[in-house]
Amino acid sequence: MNLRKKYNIPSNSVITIAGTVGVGKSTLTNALADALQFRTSFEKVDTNPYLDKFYHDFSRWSFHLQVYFLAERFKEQKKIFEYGGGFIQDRSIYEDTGIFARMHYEKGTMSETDYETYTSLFDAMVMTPYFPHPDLLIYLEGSLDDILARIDKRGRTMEKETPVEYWQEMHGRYEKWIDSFSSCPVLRLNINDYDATEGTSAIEPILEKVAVILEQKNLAKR
Ligand SMILES: Nc1ncnc2c1ncn2[C@@H]1O[C@H](COP(=O)(O)OP(=O)(O)O)[C@@H](O)[C@H]1O
Ligand SMILES: Nc1ncnc2c1ncn2[C@H]1C[C@H](O)[C@@H](COP(=O)(O)O)O1
Repeated sequence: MNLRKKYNIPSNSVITIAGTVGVGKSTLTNALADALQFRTSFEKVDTNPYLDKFYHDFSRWSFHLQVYFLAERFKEQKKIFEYGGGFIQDRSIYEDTGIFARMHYEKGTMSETDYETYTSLFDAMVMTPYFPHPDLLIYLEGSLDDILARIDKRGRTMEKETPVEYWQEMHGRYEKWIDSFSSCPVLRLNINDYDATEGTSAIEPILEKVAVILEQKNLAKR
């Protein structure tokens, strides 16, 4: 059974998955893409030349890393645009600026000049025709303890060695950020309410909710 057709989800939809590090974005990205026969757009972690250095010295590398992520996400965005949609995207570009760059600036690990340079670059890049907003942002939320357990389970040394206070700060910022996010429709999911590792049938309730929101969005366009 083609689940995309069953739930009448348009084949050109772009769904982005947001949430703090380790919450389960990549896992859900794969599960949804499988179920809908969509392409995926992932963050490249293993080949990122700055990430490991960044975790060892935020102040030295935060600007480099943000510019790198911005360039990578822009290339992905362009690819999605050129394919005409039909993508599940692991993490939104909005989190780079709304969570990460801002947090490092406000915590003093990115200078004001670097932050201004980064935000002006970000603003210039998102105001292009390559930058349609996604049709839906799925926001994953869970308790800090559950998320720390997942970071631990995944086992990236650089993340495991990062003080818990960093993840706690990020967790709090995400909660505030999503409450004021308005660039596209949002579906909030609690990670205790589904298990994306349990196969397609386990995520059908998510597809139903996705379908309702996309349908409402399309009706509003008419
Ligand atoms: N539903 C789930 N139940 C248990 N563990 C999960 C679930 N979803 C993801 N995980 C695990 O949590 C860790 C982080 O998940 P991942 O999808 O890589 O998060 P993110 O992409 O948000 O950083 C991984 O070890 C993954 O296997
Ligand atoms: N914009 C970013 N700034 C700093 N760090 C970032 C940014 N985007 C992603 N990251 C880090 C966080 C994680 O260590 C890896 C991958 O993120 P994940 O949430 O596990 O997909 O990159």
